[in-house]
Amino acid sequence: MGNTGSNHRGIPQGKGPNAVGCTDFMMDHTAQGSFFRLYYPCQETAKPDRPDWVPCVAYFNGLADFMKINRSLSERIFNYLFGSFKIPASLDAPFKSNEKCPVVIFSHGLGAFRTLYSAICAELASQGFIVASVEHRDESASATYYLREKTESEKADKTVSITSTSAQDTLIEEWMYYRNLQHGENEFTLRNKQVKQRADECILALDKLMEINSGIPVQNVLKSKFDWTTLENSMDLCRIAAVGHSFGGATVIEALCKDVKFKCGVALDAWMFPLDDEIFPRVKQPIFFINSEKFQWAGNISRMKKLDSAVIQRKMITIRGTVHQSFPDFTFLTGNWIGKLMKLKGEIDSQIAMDLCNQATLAFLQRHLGLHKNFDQWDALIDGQDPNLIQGTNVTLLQSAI
Ligand SMILES: CCN(CC)CCN(C[C@]12C[C@](c3ccc(C(F)(F)F)cc3)(C1)C2)C(=O)Cn1c(SCc2ccc(F)cc2)nc(=O)c2c1C=CC2
Repeated sequence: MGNTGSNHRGIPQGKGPNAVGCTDFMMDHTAQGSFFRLYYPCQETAKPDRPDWVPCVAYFNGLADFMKINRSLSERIFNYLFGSFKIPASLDAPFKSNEKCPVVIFSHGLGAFRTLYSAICAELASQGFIVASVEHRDESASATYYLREKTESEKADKTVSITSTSAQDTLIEEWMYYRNLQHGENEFTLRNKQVKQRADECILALDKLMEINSGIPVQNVLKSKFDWTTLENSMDLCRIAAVGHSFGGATVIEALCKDVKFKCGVALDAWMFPLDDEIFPRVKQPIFFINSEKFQWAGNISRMKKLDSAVIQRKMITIRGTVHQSFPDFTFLTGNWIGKLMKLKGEIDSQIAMDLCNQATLAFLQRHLGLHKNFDQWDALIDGQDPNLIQGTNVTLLQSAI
């Protein structure tokens, strides 16, 4: 039965053996600092405190700008449609794992932000991964913010809207919204600059996790009850992967090229446009392309094929009946007919598509991170061996594009 009602049951729980916790981390008071949502295996809690899926209304405003629809109208629609959804994770729950956890850095798509892929991130955490879902400050997110210290004049001026909690009354939320292409601006120049910044932000998030893992005391300017010292020695730093959707898929490839600490990458419906051709021969790690049936086109697929290699494992599958939005959480949050109308759902059941995506991803990560779990039970999916999968692509490649 599709999720017709607006209920917290919308986004599916992880299917793995671990309960899932989540907490937010913001490194400092600048737009250059790392900002991510962490999903991790946690202690079972009787009454989990589920955080809101969209943390505050400013994100809905950003989404409206991104989709070029009126803010006040959309604020009511989004709040009505999505306002009550909860994330399938327990906010700030105590970390618990009886073995070192492999690490995934997740990169969101154009116009998205860090909370919108919780079905994927919570599944990975339930299977024993520590996942940092980065919020990019390259102006590709619908909205993001950083907390900056008030200037002397702002301190003096009592009327400036201060953040709610008194503890932060010297701080101001500085919001950054999606940057539209300016008239006459070259799109490749913008997107190539952004994908490089996005890769650096993934690498910075990984560096912060490594500091936290080593026990170095790390500042989190977001006050929460989560005790970051419990993550000391929790991570298996030989087992690190990058995963991303669309623009985030291009970010995965750029990050693998820049930092060999990423042992492999999974690109979900990657948008290859922002990438320089010259980086393709420089990427040495295995890459798994998991594509939707409707989003891809010959030019985009032919750029993925430039990464084909006889010596490095590069795999591609396509999930039948899926659309671009089959990967973010929206695919679970409306009834069938609204979902199909808004292209948030494809023909295939959203849960079946998400299970195939997650299982294929887990099998690929086990193979290339050398995990000792049972994810190899899904190895056949990596080669598209399933009625709902196509090996490679459904897109017919133009002779010239091959
Ligand atoms: C407006 C015209 N134009 C903007 C440049 C295209 C807008 N667009 C199609 C959209 C996103 C859409 C969307 C969202 C959310 C609802 C909602 F109603 F559910 F909220 C509905 C409808 C509107 C489907 C895309 O950009 C597709 N896309 C995406 S969508 C990532 C995303 C964004 C917001 C989310 F909430 C969830 C996921 N990530 C990429 O990296 C790339 C592309 C294209 C190339 C690279």
